[in-house]
Amino acid sequence: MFGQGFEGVQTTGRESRVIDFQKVAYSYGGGELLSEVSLTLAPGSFHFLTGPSGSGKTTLIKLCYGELLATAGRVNVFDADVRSLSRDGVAAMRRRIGVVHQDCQFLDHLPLAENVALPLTVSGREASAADLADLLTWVGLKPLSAQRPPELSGGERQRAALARAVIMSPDVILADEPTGNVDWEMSQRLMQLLIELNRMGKTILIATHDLNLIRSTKSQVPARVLRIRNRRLQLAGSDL
Ligand SMILES: Nc1ncnc2c1ncn2[C@@H]1O[C@H](COP(=O)(O)OP(=O)(O)OP(=O)(O)O)[C@@H](O)[C@H]1O
Repeated sequence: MFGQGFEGVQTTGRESRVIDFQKVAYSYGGGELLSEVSLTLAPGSFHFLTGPSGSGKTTLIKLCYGELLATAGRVNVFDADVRSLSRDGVAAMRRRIGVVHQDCQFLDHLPLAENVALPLTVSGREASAADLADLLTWVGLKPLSAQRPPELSGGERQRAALARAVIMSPDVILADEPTGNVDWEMSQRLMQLLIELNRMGKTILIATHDLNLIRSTKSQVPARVLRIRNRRLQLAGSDL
């Protein structure tokens, strides 16, 4: 599937923890938004992140790939302290992490296929036409390869964002509300793609408000549910 370039999962085995937070705090300048957050994502694990709107889910995801730096505590990614990484080190770390952003932004003047290939293009590599075609087929967007992003539906944009996040064959996928603004059927379809990626060995963290989606996914994959409540991160129990 996806040819050599995409299938070459380089994960698991090298590190025992792909992301590790130790007593992490974050503040945007006012009071602390996140406090004493400890979190370990083992290779190949599947986690949901939930919590009320404004509780800090996006913020926590940004801390996972060094977009934000903890104001206290330590964030290790692939066994390296994010704070100690050089610029090249940060770039290398980010190549191993695919992010599906909440707002799914694209370059509207470029066709869908070029948008999906963009992470490769900006890193000076060229997408193999066969790999790109396989990836677009996998997300069900091959017939729309030449469309511009404004011509796509919400669900198509979400799937394109997922394809773009995985084109570098990352070890970890961080998805921030990847099923926001799509109906139940499309949410299920997107979730199947994420489950498939997890079965290929990828580590998955998904921020979502959708408890029904969490329940239906947990029946298919051993997912753990983390919840932000009162600035702290907890493991959610059977109360979901
Ligand atoms: N750059 C910023 N500067 C200052 N405050 C910010 C910034 N980004 C986010 N915030 C604030 O931090 C809080 C947490 O935001 P965040 O986006 O992490 O929450 P969330 O749980 O992802 O919310 P939602 O579920 O609504 O997407 C919010 O009150 C938000 O307004």
